[in-house]
Amino acid sequence: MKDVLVLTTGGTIASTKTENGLAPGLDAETLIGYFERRPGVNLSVESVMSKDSTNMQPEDWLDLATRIQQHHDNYDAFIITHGTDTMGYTAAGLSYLLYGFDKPVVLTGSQVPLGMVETDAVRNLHDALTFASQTDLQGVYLVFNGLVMAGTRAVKTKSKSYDAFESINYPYIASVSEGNMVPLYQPEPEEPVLTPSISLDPNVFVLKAFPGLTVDIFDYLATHVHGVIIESFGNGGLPFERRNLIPGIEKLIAANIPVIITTQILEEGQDIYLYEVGKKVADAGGITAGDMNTEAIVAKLMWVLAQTRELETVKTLMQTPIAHDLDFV
Ligand SMILES: NC(=O)C[C@H](N)C(=O)O
Repeated sequence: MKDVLVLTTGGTIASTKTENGLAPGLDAETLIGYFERRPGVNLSVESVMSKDSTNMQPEDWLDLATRIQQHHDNYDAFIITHGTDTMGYTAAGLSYLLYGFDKPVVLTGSQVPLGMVETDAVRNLHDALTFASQTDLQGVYLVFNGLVMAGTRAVKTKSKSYDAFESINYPYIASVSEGNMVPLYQPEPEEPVLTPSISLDPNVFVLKAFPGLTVDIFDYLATHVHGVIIESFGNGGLPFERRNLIPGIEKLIAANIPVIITTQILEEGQDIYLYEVGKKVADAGGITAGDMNTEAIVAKLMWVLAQTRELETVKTLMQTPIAHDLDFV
C-alpha cells in the first residue's frame, strides 16, 4: 500500500468565479474527491493555505517544506496542488529546502479550474498521482499536461495553454497518461555533500538589464539587499560603454554582496568568457549561473544566503549542482 499525502495551497485548480475574478475557494475535501481511487494507493489530504500562487512567498515555501519534513515517516509520497504562476519558484524552493529528501514530492495545478468543463485539472491530478505512486525517484518534480519535469528546471512559458510548463535545459523525466508512466530520462544520482537546511534569506533582488539601464540603481542595492541576480544579455554580457554597469558590480562585490549573472535567454545557458562584454562582468566579480533558470537561482540564492554570506562560499554553493539544477557554469 502506498500512502500519499495531498497538500492543497489554492491556485486556479481550486478557484471559483467571484465578482472579483477567479479566486481559490474549493476546500481540500472537495478537491481530493476529484482523484480517482486506485487499488494500492491510500490518499490523505491536508489544507495548507488557499492562495492564488501570485500571493505565495518564501515563507510559504518554508511552511510547505517543514510540513513535508514533519510528515516524512507517515507517507510514501507527497502531492502539492498549487497555482501555476509561481509554481516554478515553489518547485525550485522546495528542491533546495528539502535537500536530500528521500521520497517524491510532486507539484501540479491547472490552467482552468476544477469544475469547468474544459478543465485540465482532473488530468493533472491523475497524472501527478500516477507519477507519485509509481516512481522510484526522490526529490521534487512538477507534473503538467502529461509531462514530468525536475523541480529546478520547470518554467512557465505559456499563460493560458494547457502545456504551460517546459523543462528548460534538461530532459523531461517521464510522460504520464491514463494511469501509465513512461520513464524518459533517469537523472544522474547526486552525492549528498551539504547539510540539509530549512531556512531562507529572502533579501535578494533580480535586475533585468535593458538598453539604457543606468548604474545608480546599484547604489541602492549595495545598502539594501544581500544578493543580486542580474539577467544579462545573451551569453552573460552587460554594457561597459556610455552607461557602464561594471563599476556597479564592483561596488556590490566590495560591499560583500554576491552578484549572480544569468541570461535573459531561456535556453542553452551562457558562456561568460565568450565575449569581451561578458569577460568584463566576470572580471568584476560576477558569478556565472551557467544554465540555471531564474526561478532556481532566486530560490537557491535565498537558501545559500541563509547559510553563509561569505562570498567565496556563496559562489561555490551557487555553482554546485543541486537537485539537477545545473549542468555547467
Ligand atoms: N493557472 C493558475 O493557477 C494561475 C493562478 N493565478 C495561480 O497561480 O494561482
